[in-house]
Amino acid sequence: MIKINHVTKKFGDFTAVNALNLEVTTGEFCALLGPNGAGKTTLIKMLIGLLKANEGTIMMDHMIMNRNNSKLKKKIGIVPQHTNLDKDLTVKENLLFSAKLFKIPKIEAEEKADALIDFIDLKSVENRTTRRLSGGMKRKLMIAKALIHDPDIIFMDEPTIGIDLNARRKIWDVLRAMKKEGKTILMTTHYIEEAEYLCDRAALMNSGKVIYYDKPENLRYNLGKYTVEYFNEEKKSMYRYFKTKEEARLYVNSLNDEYTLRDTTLEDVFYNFTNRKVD
Ligand SMILES: Nc1ncnc2c1ncn2[C@@H]1O[C@H](COP(=O)(O)OP(=O)(O)OP(=O)(O)O)[C@@H](O)[C@H]1O
Repeated sequence: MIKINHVTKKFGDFTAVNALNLEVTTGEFCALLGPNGAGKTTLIKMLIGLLKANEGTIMMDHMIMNRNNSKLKKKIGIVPQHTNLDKDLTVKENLLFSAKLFKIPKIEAEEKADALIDFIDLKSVENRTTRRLSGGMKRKLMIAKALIHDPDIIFMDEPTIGIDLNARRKIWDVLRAMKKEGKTILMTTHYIEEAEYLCDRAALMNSGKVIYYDKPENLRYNLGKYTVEYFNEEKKSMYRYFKTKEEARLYVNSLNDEYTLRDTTLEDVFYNFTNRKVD
């Protein structure tokens, strides 16, 4: 269980995270969605004990997270936004090196590294140096690295950023398998479809606050299951949301211009509440 209570982080006069509350229950997969600068990375940095909050508390498994709580830090795994791999080490050596940092005995470390290499499907390149891996393979290895000490809670900051859709889908398989194993996961992402596909709940974040937190389907249904997209007289895109297709059809019959009638997406929800796109 992760319990974030009234957490604020200021950089000088600027408030990056503003009295934020959020709870992630044990075994839940939560996505943190928001545009650039919303405060997602700052929040993650506080959650992993890298930054100190100005106000509020962060609890995990009934312990308070702070920079010195090494017991709690052993229970969490971290996939940072930027690569944390040693380019000159092979896939397996990277994992063994991480195991050493967690003081995992040699034989156990070998077994864990082998099991994780199978899990992320990198057996064929286990002896390849990391600099020669594709972007998707590197991301998978970063996930495996976060799992080496078998943490209960995983924080991931944009784990699929900058890789193609095919590679991203392979990572989704790994993330779903992690969820099946009962891990509690909090992930930031810009990719709405990723949140829809993977997570139990999505927290929509804007200007340092969580503005909505619910199951993706509830977020969509509360706004209206169907969206009519059309242009107004100034040729500006307009959106109307409807609970039923019948209501939406009635509405489009009254329009003179071109329109699209489609299912509402999480992107619509986000845009509706913030007037901003996630990207
Ligand atoms: N060390 C810092 N000093 C000053 N301002 C900072 C610092 N770190 C972050 N900020 C500011 O805090 C705000 C939130 O940044 P943060 O990186 O948390 O956003 P984000 O939601 O993760 O954005 P992105 O999606 O671009 O990664 C931004 O306006 C950023 O410029």
